[in-house]
Amino acid sequence: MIEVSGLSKSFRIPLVGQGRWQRIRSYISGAHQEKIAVNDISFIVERGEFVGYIGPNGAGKSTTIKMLTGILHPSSGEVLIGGYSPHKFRRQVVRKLGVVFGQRSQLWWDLPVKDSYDILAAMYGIERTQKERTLAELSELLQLKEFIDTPVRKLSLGQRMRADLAASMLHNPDILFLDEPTIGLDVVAKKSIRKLLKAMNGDFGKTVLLTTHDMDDIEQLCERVMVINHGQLAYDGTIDGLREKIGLPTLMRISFAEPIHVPPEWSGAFLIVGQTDNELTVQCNRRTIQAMDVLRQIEEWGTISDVHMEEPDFEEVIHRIY
Ligand SMILES: Nc1ncnc2c1ncn2[C@@H]1O[C@H](COP(=O)(O)OP(=O)(O)OP(=O)(O)O)[C@@H](O)[C@H]1O
Repeated sequence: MIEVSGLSKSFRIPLVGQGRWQRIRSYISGAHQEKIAVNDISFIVERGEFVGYIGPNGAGKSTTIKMLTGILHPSSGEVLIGGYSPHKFRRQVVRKLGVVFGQRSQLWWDLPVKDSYDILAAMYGIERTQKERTLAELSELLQLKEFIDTPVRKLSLGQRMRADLAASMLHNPDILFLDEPTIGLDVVAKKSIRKLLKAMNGDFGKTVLLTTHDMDDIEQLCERVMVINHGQLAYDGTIDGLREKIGLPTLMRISFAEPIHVPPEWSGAFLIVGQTDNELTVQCNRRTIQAMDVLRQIEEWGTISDVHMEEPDFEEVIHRIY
């Protein structure tokens, strides 16, 4: 569905000197430096996947997305969307793509929402009956009715995001590129948008590539995460795999039915970080020992009545990989 091989992009940035004469001299000499924004990235996203594409500011996310959508031409490497190069077959590729930028609306600010849909439908050459049918479906999913006649500038941020999601789906694309779709939303609106995104992927079968700085978005939505840093792919795999790779400890709080007896000299593949008569708190690294093996050992010290596990905070995991 999305195939990226050896993708790179560098920008030529003019070297501008200090002071008026230096600036004029730089301008005349045409001195440049090269900025490598994306450096030899390869990945494949299969149909129906929900993939997070994350990285710190300036890592190269937007530059990648711009190459995937055909806005930017790669310096080297290749992109294929459903078998087509977005640069050479822009028209065919645009039909397969829906794009949402959380920071920027694709709707017309002063027009009622439905007028924006009319314009977009005309731009995509969608027939009236088809448009009405799709809008009815989207209206139900995204609860558009309450604001469809309202000018976009009067919508709340959550409503605007729902309106933008509908706009990106109007031409029934196979793939959605979502750039910060929950930015600035309150917890309730975030929850609702995440639910909608899940439905778009799960019920409507859309392949989703999500760029976000919100790690809860990633944890709650993505089976797979790709991490880009300094233009290079630093990780591509599951969230659990990423946790394991970084190797932060898991905390296990174990309660016992009666007072426990821990051998005083005990040392092993996990660390005891807290102990009361009926409770033990241990820290283990899932790279070196499985939770079941920890429990098997602890069972010898008393009858376990409850176990509470705390995985390492995902924000912290990401912080480490950045
Ligand atoms: N048109 C351009 N000309 C010169 N440099 C650019 C251009 N676009 C991006 N860059 C540089 O390329 C690098 C990657 O930028 P990009 O916008 O892709 O990062 P990003 O991961 O999307 O960051 P953010 O999370 O802040 O949006 C940055 O150093 C940026 O300054």
